[in-house]
Amino acid sequence: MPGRLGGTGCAAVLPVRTDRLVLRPPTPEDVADVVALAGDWAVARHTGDIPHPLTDAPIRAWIGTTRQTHADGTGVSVLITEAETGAIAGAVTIAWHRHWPEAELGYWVGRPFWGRGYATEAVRAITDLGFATFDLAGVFSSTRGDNTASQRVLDKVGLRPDGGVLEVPAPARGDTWMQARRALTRDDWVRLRAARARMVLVVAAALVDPDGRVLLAQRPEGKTMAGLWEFPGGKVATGETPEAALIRELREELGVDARAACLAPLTFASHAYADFHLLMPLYILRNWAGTPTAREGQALAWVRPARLRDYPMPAADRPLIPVLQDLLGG
Ligand SMILES: Nc1nc2c([nH]c(=O)n2[C@H]2C[C@H](O)[C@@H](COP(=O)(O)OP(=O)(O)OP(=O)(O)O)O2)c(=O)[nH]1
Repeated sequence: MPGRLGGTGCAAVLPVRTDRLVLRPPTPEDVADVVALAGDWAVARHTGDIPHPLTDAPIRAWIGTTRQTHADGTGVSVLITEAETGAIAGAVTIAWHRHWPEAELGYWVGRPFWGRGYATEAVRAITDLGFATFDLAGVFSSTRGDNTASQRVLDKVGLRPDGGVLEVPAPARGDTWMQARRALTRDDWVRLRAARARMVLVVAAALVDPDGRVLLAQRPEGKTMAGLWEFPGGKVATGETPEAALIRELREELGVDARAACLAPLTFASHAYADFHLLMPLYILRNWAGTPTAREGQALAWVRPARLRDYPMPAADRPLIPVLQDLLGG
């Protein structure tokens, strides 16, 4: 019988915290915010159970059901909120039946929060919770054929079409939808989790100019994390020391020559990405030969420490910012 945490139900595991999100149970105070987001037809049209137009009553009812589900230990149904602002961005649900070995996932994200990867972050966390904490044999979900953004979320979390077709009741539309089923088995989840634990060693430098500004480089199109601003550097090759790798990368990427003696270790990033664990020492470099020039199509920016947060960075880099600000001041 999946889903039982002793006699405590599911409330004991909440809230769930991720890099950028807090997944927490909804409360009656959330009704207006949820109605504003889920009442948007662009959101509701992809779901079979959000009525449109949306009023407070169904959301109040959902909050009540959620309490019961958590008390029964038959699922987790939570709001996706931003850790930094507390703003509600959407909702994610994982539900199982006492006698089913698999659980069903559902989620929506409000329009102002699209394009930030919140759905993937939330669905992955809830999937991990399902497998790690509850005795699930698998999770499954389905999305409408025209909802490609949602299909990408399931792809990233590892749910693949398994040939099944689900007859999905859509009570709010007075209809039933036939949708392709995507699923992830426990064995595949264990394999994915192992891949995520693979350690990748990357080395990077904060080049600091005489004005105390830091050089950031924008990852070009075609690379992973394209568009995000990072510290110049790259992967350490087999047999290379971090310092040799950094000197090589700075020459290749920026055309500057640095000496190992000028590389001062500052701090490091240790971050769990979806498919690897990044370990990245960060060095400070104040002296080099040559003028940094974009050699690989990347944009470059000299940024005052106080403005570093204005530049969207890979998740791993965010904890590095206060360390640089402490060292360099505003
Ligand atoms: N250089 C650098 N890489 C970073 C930073 N933060 C961060 O998460 N990374 C990640 C992005 C990449 O996954 C990896 C660096 O890989 P890379 O730059 O040598 O090689 P790449 O773009 O070809 O890597 P990839 O797209 O194939 O993953 O480390 C950072 O501040 N600087």
